[in-house]
Amino acid sequence: MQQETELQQQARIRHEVEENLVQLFAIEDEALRTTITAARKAGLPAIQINPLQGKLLQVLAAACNAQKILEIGSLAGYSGIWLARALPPTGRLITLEVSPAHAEVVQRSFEQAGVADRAEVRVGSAHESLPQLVDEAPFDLVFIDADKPSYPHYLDWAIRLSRPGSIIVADNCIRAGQALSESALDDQGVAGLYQYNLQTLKHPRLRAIALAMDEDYTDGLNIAVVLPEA
Ligand SMILES: C[S@@+](CC[C@H](N)C(=O)[O-])C[C@H]1O[C@@H](n2cnc3c(N)ncnc32)[C@H](O)[C@@H]1O
Repeated sequence: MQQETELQQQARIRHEVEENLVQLFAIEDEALRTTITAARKAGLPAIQINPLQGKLLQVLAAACNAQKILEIGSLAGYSGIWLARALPPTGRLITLEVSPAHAEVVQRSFEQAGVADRAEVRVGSAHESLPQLVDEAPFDLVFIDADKPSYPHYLDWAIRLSRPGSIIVADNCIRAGQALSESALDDQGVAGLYQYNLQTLKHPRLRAIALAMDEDYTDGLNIAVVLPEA
């Protein structure tokens, strides 16, 4: 048998740790697994969050006593199910999705997961949907996971639709380090993510951190708490 290299050993250990963490803290039930299968069957890309990120969203929802959650970018409803399950029966999740085909899958996912009573998908570009949410604000938790160039714009709206103590989370804010420096700004997506990270650091009403959360430590979430006005 061939000897494992040091790099292979490190990768194997990371993989085993991730598996153990998921098994202990974030095990997927039938509804979550079915959502992923349904997404593949419908031809949607496999770009949903991972189970540990889903569980972290639930912990953050508990930390801010979330009654109302806003998500930008639904895909097939996988993260939406994690979020909706963090709400009390009277709670509300609104998730914004530009693709009508994706939104159909989301609606079915919410129904089969038993969260359709509290989770609603709104079809249309978030650029148009966000201004229509002013009367439904404040949201206790906002999760941003849509088109990357628009992240800075979505952050402005997230703050506007929040209250002191709300938590704003955005996915893909590391991108193998590219979203943490000026090294790849010719890519509009990376530029949007870098700008987003900077805005969360500079904004006087935010306290933020980015955490690598995937197995190979190359991508993860920006988590920002909305502070009271000075
Ligand atoms: C990364 S996927 C979301 C994954 C999902 N949050 C999950 O983890 O299960 C991004 C989604 O954002 C949607 N999207 C892209 N641009 C959008 C826009 N301007 N408004 C609303 N949704 C958009 C895409 O159609 C896609 O379904």
